[in-house]
Amino acid sequence: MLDVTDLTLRYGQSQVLHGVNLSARAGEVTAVMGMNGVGKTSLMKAIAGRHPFRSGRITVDGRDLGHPSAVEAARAGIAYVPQGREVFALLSVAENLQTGFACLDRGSRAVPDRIFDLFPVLAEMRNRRGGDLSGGQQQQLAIARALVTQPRVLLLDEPTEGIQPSIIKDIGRVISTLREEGEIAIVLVEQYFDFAVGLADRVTVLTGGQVSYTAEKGGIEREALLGAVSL
Ligand SMILES: Nc1ncnc2c1ncn2[C@@H]1O[C@H](COP(=O)(O)OP(=O)(O)OP(=O)(O)O)[C@@H](O)[C@H]1O
Repeated sequence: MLDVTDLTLRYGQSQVLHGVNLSARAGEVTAVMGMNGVGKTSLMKAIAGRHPFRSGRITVDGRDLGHPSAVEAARAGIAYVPQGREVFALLSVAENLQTGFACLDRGSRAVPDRIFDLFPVLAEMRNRRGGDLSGGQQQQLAIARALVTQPRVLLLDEPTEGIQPSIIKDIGRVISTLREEGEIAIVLVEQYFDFAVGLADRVTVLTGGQVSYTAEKGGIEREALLGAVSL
């Protein structure tokens, strides 16, 4: 599904990613872990067309995306739920969801009922302004908005950050449901260790902008992973 090969990225003279490889498969959760500032968000932004990368390759189902813009990445099936959520505070919940239509053909512009099955709270709050929602509700809205784009690949950047435990559980259930449905490849950037390990089928750890550890389900050793994530 998603394959990132030898990706490098710079901010001016400062190189932040040094030849990063990452693979994500449909029906699996790929966790990307590592300390603050190791380049996790930069990697997500590069994949989502939010920041240009210097060299490397991004493919979805074998198709090379080149250096995609955000719209091109979205049309290729990549949805990005950014750290901090970026919900439109003055738009209603329904309108926030409709912003996901931008990358869809006119005929497919609808919010599927399934979105409200996954996030019942959004049905109740459909007419409320995004800015009136709690942080956890905004996080659910941001994930729902990403799903409206009918993605093949869902990039979640620290979805538990600053969220209360009951909503973290809800978000975990939604990720599990999406995984079981088997259609979407989920990339989960996460510093909440137990949450990430509980969901992950594969783990990639970044240290200083390089992949320092990878493992797949069955081979994910908690102690080794804890050690890798702490570097
Ligand atoms: N727009 C930018 N301009 C310059 N440097 C940046 C920019 N964005 C991030 N950086 C730097 O790039 C490095 C990687 O940042 P990035 O946000 O990708 O890391 P991260 O692993 O996601 O960290 P965190 O967990 O804190 O979000 C950091 O040193 C950061 O200060």
